[in-house]
Amino acid sequence: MVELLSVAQAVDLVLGYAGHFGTEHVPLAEASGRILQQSVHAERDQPPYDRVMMDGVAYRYGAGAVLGCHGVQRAGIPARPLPDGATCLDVMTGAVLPEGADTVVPVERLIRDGKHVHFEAGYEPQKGQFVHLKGSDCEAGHELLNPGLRLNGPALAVLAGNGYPTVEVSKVPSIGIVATGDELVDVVTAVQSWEIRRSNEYALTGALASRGFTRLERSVVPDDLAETMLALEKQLARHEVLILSGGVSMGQFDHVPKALTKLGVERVFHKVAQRPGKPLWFGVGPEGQRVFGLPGNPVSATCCATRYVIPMLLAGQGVSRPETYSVKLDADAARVSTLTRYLPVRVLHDASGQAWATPYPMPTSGDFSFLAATDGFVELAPGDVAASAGSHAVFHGW
Ligand SMILES: Nc1nc2c(c(=O)[nH]1)N[C@H]1C(S)=C(S)[C@@H](COP(=O)(O)OP(=O)(O)OC[C@H]3O[C@@H](n4cnc5c(N)ncnc54)[C@H](O)[C@@H]3O)O[C@H]1N2
Ligand code: MOO
Repeated sequence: MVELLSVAQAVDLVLGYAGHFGTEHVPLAEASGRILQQSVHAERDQPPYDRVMMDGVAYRYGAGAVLGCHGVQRAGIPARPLPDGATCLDVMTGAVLPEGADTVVPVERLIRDGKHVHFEAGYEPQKGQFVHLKGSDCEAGHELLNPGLRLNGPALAVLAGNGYPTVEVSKVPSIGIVATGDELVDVVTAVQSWEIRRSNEYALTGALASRGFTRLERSVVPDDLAETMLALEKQLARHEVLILSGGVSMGQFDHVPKALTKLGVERVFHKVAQRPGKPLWFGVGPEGQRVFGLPGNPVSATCCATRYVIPMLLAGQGVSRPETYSVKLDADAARVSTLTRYLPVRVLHDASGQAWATPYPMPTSGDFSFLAATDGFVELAPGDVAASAGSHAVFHGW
């Protein structure tokens, strides 16, 4: 018997074909969720000037307990000098610290008497208080963001705050999702007792779109070799990545591997030592298209998308942070002696921050009605001894 490829071997093969989807420049307002592909540097010192942090007065520390106050330093104007004969200026939060001043006293601590102010009884300012010093947040030229980051609100703020109106990000690949199976009907069509509704393409759409892969086209092919070939030829011409579901096991109408091979898609592997998802097929098209033949059973398709398709797409975009993390099992979990097991779990964090995974075993890979109660799966290496409660496992989120 030919030994099956291990999960690690199969993942390595898939990632070896990840390549790079290229980059493009997009306006900042459209960059949310995209993957940064440039270094971002501080345009200037931050803050760019000694900045007043409280509404109040600015004065030179030690100038006395009663201060002459003859003017205002508002935000948005250059630094004013302390006027002759005056020892302080009214200042507003965000203003430049007036020339000659080094300390700010908030308005709540001041008692005003005409053009003079004094501090409330017992108040002792610290020298330099409430002044946000130039360059104390970061220095001009400092690298603030690195390639591979998914742009979130704080990252967009850094880009805006440092004068980047457009940003170089990874291109989003064009992805074709192809369902096969004569028993399948659309979500809007009346369904017969011998038919089932197609759902895998929506499981895939959810997983992809939530990670920013929104250039998706869904299509369907019947269980017929000639029609499968026609449809797949068209899809190969239109997309950089194809994700098929169904038609990859041993049935008489499982035409997908044959059709792909005939179309010049080179098989990289077929079948992996895993449950669910053993019949997984992966190949590379004549133009470098990455083609996944996911097993049709819904839990298999979802697990294989999570373990192979998403990591390949993220690698192809140059994403730097892994999505997986370590959890502790909160119950014993049986292994499969010769296969890696993907066990659906729900993850909760306890008060100490520890992530605990509660197993939700699905009786078969066709049982997906309760999969939405889970957050992802833990991966259990092949073996005969159960993984015990309290032991660590790697978690992959849906
Ligand atoms: N003799 C063997 N039979 C099977 C084997 C095997 O090794 N030897 N492997 C089994 C395993 S494991 C799986 S998983 C399935 C995979 O089969 P296919 O990829 O060929 O998928 P289909 O037969 O087309 O469908 C399987 C199952 O999934 C349902 N399905 C398919 N597409 C969708 C969709 N888009 N949405 C919802 N459900 C879908 C389909 O109706 C079937 O019930 O093969 C085993 N057989
Ligand atoms: O592994 Mo299939 O992928 O279980 O039903």
